[in-house]
Amino acid sequence: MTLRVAVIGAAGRMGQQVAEAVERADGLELAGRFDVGDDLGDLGGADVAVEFTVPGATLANVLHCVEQGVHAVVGTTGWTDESLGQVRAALAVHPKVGVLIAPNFAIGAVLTMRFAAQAARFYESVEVIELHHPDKVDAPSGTAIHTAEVIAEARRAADVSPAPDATASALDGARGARVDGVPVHAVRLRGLVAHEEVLFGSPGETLTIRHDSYDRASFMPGVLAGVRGVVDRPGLTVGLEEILDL
Ligand SMILES: NC(=O)C1=CN([C@@H]2O[C@H](COP(=O)(O)OP(=O)(O)OC[C@H]3O[C@@H](n4cnc5c(N)ncnc54)[C@H](O)[C@@H]3O)[C@@H](O)[C@H]2O)C=CC1
Ligand SMILES: O=C(O)C1=N[C@H](C(=O)O)C[C@H](O)C1
Repeated sequence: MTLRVAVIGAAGRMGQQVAEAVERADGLELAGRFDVGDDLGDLGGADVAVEFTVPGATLANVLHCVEQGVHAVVGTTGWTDESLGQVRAALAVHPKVGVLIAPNFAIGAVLTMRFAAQAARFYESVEVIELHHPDKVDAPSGTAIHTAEVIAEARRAADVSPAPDATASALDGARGARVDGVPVHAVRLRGLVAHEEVLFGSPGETLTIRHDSYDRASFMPGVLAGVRGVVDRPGLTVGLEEILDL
């Protein structure tokens, strides 16, 4: 059976590549390209919509998909417990619809988060550095926020003490943002695409886990796996790891 796929945010960096990847993929057909100002309507009769827009628009777009009975695969950042709760409430009214929201569709980024969660309980110190192209509008990245959250969760579960830090005075921002207690630093540099380093330290050793997306092609296998997987997953799924069975 051929799945019809609409792309929302189709004029953007991700949206353009997703539309091309859908056109090339076996068993998928592009149902329509939508961008700012377009009437989403019935999404061109799509079975699944892929959404890569901006944090301020994504919730309304996803709620529209759910109300139309269209499954959604969402990569846009900016999700909160509150906005995820609104999606869950909409899905309760449309129980056959699936929504997958993933902070990162690159397989290596998903593995980085998994490995970081595994390592978290063994080290005194941990910091996250994310590095991106300078056209990115949000900081820190959704991936870095999610990485810090899974690390913090693993450290709490293992009763690890807060990381040592003797800093007594600092310029604003010098120690990064705290996400669930984990320092997160954001770099914006022309030439980069999407990169993340997780640094762990204990007496006498450090562990660095690094992932690099050099091209947005790195996100496409994950997006297509999400499109194929979401139709059999009613309700809300957060994170590609669920689809990959990690
Ligand atoms: N989960 C993942 O693997 C990835 C997530 N992202 C995230 O995806 C989002 C988009 O990233 P890019 O494509 O680089 O941004 P971009 O700025 O190149 O594209 C965003 C597109 O959305 C459109 N747009 C804005 N408001 C809209 C609305 N209300 N309805 C429809 N279209 C609308 C814009 O006109 C633009 O064409 C960001 O939040 C980014 O962080 C980016 C790469 C990978
Ligand atoms: O804006 C980007 O480019 C990316 N955004 C996502 C994020 O904020 O984590 C995923 C990836 O890092 C690329």
